[in-house]
Amino acid sequence: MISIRKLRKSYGSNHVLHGIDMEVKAGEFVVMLGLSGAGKSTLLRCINGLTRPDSGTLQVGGIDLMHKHSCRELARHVAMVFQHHNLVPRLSVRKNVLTGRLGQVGTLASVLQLFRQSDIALADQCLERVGLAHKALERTEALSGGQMQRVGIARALAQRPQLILADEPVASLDPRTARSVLQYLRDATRELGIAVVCNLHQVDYAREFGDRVVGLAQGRMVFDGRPGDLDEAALNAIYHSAPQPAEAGGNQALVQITADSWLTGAVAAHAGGL
Ligand SMILES: Nc1ncnc2c1ncn2[C@@H]1O[C@H](COP(=O)(O)OP(=O)(O)OP(=O)(O)O)[C@@H](O)[C@H]1O
Repeated sequence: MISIRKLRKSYGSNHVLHGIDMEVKAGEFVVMLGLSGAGKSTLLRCINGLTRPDSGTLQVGGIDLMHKHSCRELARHVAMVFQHHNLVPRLSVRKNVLTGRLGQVGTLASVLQLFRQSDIALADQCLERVGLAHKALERTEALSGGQMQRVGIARALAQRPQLILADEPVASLDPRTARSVLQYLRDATRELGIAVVCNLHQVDYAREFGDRVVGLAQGRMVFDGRPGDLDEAALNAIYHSAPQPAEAGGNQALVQITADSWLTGAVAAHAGGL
């Protein structure tokens, strides 16, 4: 589904991604962990075509993102779930879900918001999947934060994507609601074969929901394994790494572990999912 080799991205002199290699298969739930600024969102933005990498190779659903490609074609494969849902509050829940179909209807229909009956049925099915069919006609602004995030997932599902990229989708939710949102995403991998790449700051959710966990530290992949392999050494590598020289090679980053007590506390906090 995703094939990435030696991917690099800088913003001016800020080298953010230093040669990322990553493969994601259909139906896989991949959780991406890393400190703030590690490059997780930048990597997601490269994968959804919003940011152009400087070099390397990047293919999503067979589309080569390093060369000219159609955004509409990419939108058929890739959907996003955002931390703050990006819904239109005054629209009904169903209309928000239908915006997931906009990339797949003609320009005029899209401007006039004319949807086929089949799209409306699909939107309702997607709402059903996240337990919100009964809210279809309500104004979105009347929903709770957790419900809005579920609408965001329904909108992503309405795109009928092969891949969902979720950027901290549960950052502002209580633990119970957060788990239910992650469960809906995991159901999408199990039942629909959709691949999910999900940025999180909670290690316990990564352990609970991920099929696989990748850890980024200062733009390098320092861990790629099963949640069960996420031991103290792995957490140190992800949350505890010292700055690397810009030209150190790809994913073989050497992790320097310091005895700094603040960082030890940070690792403990992450391990506890705080
Ligand atoms: N559009 C941009 N222009 C310039 N610099 C950027 C831009 N986007 C991100 N950066 C820089 O890239 C680095 C990585 O940021 P990124 O948002 O990818 O990190 P992150 O791991 O997702 O962090 P967080 O967990 O806080 O969201 C940071 O130094 C950030 O300032």
